[in-house]
Amino acid sequence: MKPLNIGLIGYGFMGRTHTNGYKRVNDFFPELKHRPILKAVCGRNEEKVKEFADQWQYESTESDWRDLIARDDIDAVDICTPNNSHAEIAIAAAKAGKMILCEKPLALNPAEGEKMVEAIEKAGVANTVWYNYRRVPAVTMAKQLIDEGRLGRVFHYRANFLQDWTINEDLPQGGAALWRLDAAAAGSGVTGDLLAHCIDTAIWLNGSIKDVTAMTETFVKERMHNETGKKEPVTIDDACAFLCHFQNGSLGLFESTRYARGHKALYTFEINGENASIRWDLHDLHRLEYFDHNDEGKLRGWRSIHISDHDGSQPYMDKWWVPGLNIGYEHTFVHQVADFIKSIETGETMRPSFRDALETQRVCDAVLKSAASHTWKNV
Ligand SMILES: NC(=O)C1=CN([C@@H]2O[C@H](COP(=O)(O)OP(=O)(O)OC[C@H]3O[C@@H](n4cnc5c(N)ncnc54)[C@H](OP(=O)(O)O)[C@@H]3O)[C@@H](O)[C@H]2O)C=CC1
Ligand SMILES: O=C1CO[C@H](CO)[C@@H](O)[C@@H]1O
Repeated sequence: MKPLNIGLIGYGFMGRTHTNGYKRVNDFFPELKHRPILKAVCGRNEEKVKEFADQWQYESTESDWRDLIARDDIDAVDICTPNNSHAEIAIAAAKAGKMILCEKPLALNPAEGEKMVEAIEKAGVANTVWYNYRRVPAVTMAKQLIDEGRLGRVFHYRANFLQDWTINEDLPQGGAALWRLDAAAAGSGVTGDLLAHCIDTAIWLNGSIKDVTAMTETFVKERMHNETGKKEPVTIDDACAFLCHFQNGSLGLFESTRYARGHKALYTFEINGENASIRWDLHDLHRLEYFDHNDEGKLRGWRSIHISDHDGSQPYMDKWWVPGLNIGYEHTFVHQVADFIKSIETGETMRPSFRDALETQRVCDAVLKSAASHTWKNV
């Protein structure tokens, strides 16, 4: 076993999911020849970062990411900080020759994303962006069915990502945990935070997006800002919907909001082709619903396929328990770590790469520009 020394920057929600991935990957993917070593974790709050290091068994801590990147004993830098720090950290890490795993969205905007792609490609370092929903087994299987040509010509792609956690107008913006409500830290609201996932999956499953027309809304116009202590204008999009044309001629319909009362994290998509349709729902993540028009007439109907076989035909499942038993959200991160390590070992390009994530960033940018100008925008 060769060590793969990890330097984690940011120890919040994603810091935990990724660390869980590093800790479990070798137990479930024994064929890997590298073992992630939890070398160092970094955060600005020294006390909290030490607590995290103790709980999750990191060997050391840093309070400035520059010091972490400067260390010779770090092979891969994992960026789990708010969006406004991704570019600076990733570019510095690339210059230091580190492999980089960066959280989504890649950057605040395409201009930053382009500089990041240039830096990692110039340095020739292994890289990936954590669009983890690609690695839900049912979503990976959707990709396999599409690549096998089962859908035929695709007519429609629709996706939703719905939440309800910002409805309360007393919720402040900015600072720890609430940086998502501040465009300076997040870049945008639901477009970069949630629709970016839907766009990444859509491009992966259905190809590039050509043009978009969008609308956004900010329902609560002012919120107390945790940093200034005053009511400040809210600069993010609370909700966004857009229509698009894909390069393959199909039509897309996307919606995301944090104002859908009752929905905590409902990501769904449906694809309609001439021969078959597919749909998936994060809240029932093991099921892939599939309609095949080639089925015998009297039996034709939507099948609900429980992805859990161990014969190798259903992705990732043979790595886990016994046929029929479920895995969940956290396993998508274990899968991404496993695939990243495999890519280092085989030399194959890991997807999604920074370049893939830049394409998603460009779609997000066109969506926001279209909403602001009330016009169609090319991507
Ligand atoms: N793939 C997915 O499904 C998901 C992706 N994300 C993405 O992950 C990223 C992080 O989100 P999340 O984990 O929810 O955020 P959290 O707010 O939970 O955690 C952010 C962490 O970053 C640290 N941090 C902030 N600024 C710096 C800095 N300058 N230097 C070092 N550490 C810093 C904070 O610690 P401290 O304050 O001590 O510095 C904190 O530990 C975002 O880009 C987000 O979009 C988030 C959720 C799901
Ligand atoms: O997938 C996700 C679920 O929701 C989070 C916000 O609440 C997002 O940041 C994240 O990317």
